[in-house]
Amino acid sequence: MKIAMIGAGYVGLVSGTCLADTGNEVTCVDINQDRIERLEQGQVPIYEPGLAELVVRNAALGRLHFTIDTAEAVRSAQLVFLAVGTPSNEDGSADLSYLWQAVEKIAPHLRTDAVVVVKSTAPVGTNQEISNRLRKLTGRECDVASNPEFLKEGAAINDFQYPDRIVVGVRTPAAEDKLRELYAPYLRTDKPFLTMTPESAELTKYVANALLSTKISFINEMANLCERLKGDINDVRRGIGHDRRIGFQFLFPGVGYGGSCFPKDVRALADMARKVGLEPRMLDAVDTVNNHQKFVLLAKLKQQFSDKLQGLTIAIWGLAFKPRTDDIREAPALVLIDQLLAAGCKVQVHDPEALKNVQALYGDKLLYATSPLDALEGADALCINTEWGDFRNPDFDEMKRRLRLPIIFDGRNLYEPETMREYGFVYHSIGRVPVK
Ligand SMILES: NC(=O)c1ccc[n+]([C@@H]2O[C@H](COP(=O)([O-])OP(=O)(O)OC[C@H]3O[C@@H](n4cnc5c(N)ncnc54)[C@H](O)[C@@H]3O)[C@@H](O)[C@H]2O)c1
Ligand SMILES: O=c1ccn([C@@H]2O[C@H](COP(=O)(O)OP(=O)(O)O[C@H]3O[C@H](CO)[C@@H](O)[C@H](O)[C@H]3O)[C@@H](O)[C@H]2O)c(=O)[nH]1
Repeated sequence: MKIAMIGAGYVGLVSGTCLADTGNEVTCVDINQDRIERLEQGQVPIYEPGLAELVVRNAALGRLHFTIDTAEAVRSAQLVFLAVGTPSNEDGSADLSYLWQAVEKIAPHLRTDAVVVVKSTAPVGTNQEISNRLRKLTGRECDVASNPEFLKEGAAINDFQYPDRIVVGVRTPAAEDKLRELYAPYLRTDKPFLTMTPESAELTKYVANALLSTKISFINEMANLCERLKGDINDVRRGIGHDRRIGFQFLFPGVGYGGSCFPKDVRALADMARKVGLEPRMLDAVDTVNNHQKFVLLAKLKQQFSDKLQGLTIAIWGLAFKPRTDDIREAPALVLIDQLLAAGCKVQVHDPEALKNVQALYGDKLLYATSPLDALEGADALCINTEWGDFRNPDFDEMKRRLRLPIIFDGRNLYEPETMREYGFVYHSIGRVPVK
């Protein structure tokens, strides 16, 4: 099938590339000229494992194209995907301005039989509003489907190629048939193709993210409780997870959820609820607990150093909001950095992939270390924010040599407290009794 993918970011580029990989002819469009020029040269502007190889392969086979020219991509497309950003407005509602701009741009070039497919996460009613706008702009009825995307950064290719389910909100059999055909190669292991109204599809995306965020805020609150009551959240997690009604997924405590999805989607769903007169008590609590959790390492640092942080040198491992990505949107590490700088600390950071993005934000305010050990040189403590594989089996003796004080604040529970005791570290983690 001929596909136009509007927006070549984390979702558009991954989706477009994977769809090309199953034999479709895909043109990715972006307003960011630099991004498109780099992609045309085979350079992938984001870090997502496995993506670069797939982009190069499909571009070489002539199935994957990049352009800033919307007309060129849309003119021949049977499916026009919208995968532009839908960030948060100040009040928590979704900012749909990129989506409206994209709709204006595609309208004059749409084939009469094209289906516009909304892949961006967008509030209930967006599909209808796009239909209304396209009717005005084209003077005819346009077929608009909603097809929310559930991929996770860091595992995006695998998630796209092996989805748990495909959700499509459609108004016509034609749209359903086209999407069913498109996704057939990904559903060969009996995973369901679920059709529903666009409104239900729009809601499904938000409800999924809200529930996953709820699990994280819940376990974080329980972890904080474990600390006070001298329990161990890891034992408790195992104790509940074996109950098949509960399970283990998305119940890892930490420094709060970040990224471009959970924080904004919880807030946008709460905004939708308020607009129809419902008080979203649960969603507000999930957001509040998460905002609080982003300060958890700072609170432990303050306690350790009796509130005297000024003049300390603090090392941070892990800046991306999760491992295997360079994405720092709403990353808990940024909250910690801001607080440490405000308190007068010197901050030395390392991340395997996100250093460039952090440097673009903080410039010379931080020291950027290209290896985990270099970040520790002369530091009074180490804070771990992201559970990169690189940090799981470090050389503890060498760490002790590099650190000025052997103190670790582990926001991801990477190490066993007993091991840390043996190495002689002061070790603080999440929801477990500290090693002093
Ligand atoms: N990142 C994820 O893991 C993820 C997963 C599922 C769903 N989503 C949703 O998908 C959407 C996109 O997210 P993302 O993370 O890929 O965003 P992103 O910021 O990485 O990418 C969006 C891209 O769209 C481009 N763009 C904006 N307006 C455009 C226009 N008029 N024409 C062409 N390009 C335009 C931007 O330049 C940018 O490159 C959001 O609604 C998000 O909530 C994201
Ligand atoms: O047990 C857990 C699991 C995750 N997290 C944190 O939660 C955030 C989000 O992680 P993850 O869900 O793995 O990454 P995303 O790429 O944000 O993916 C989420 O958001 C996407 C965008 O909507 C959806 O498509 C995905 O299904 C959904 O998992 C990160 O900060 C993680 O550190 C935890 O703290 N504990």
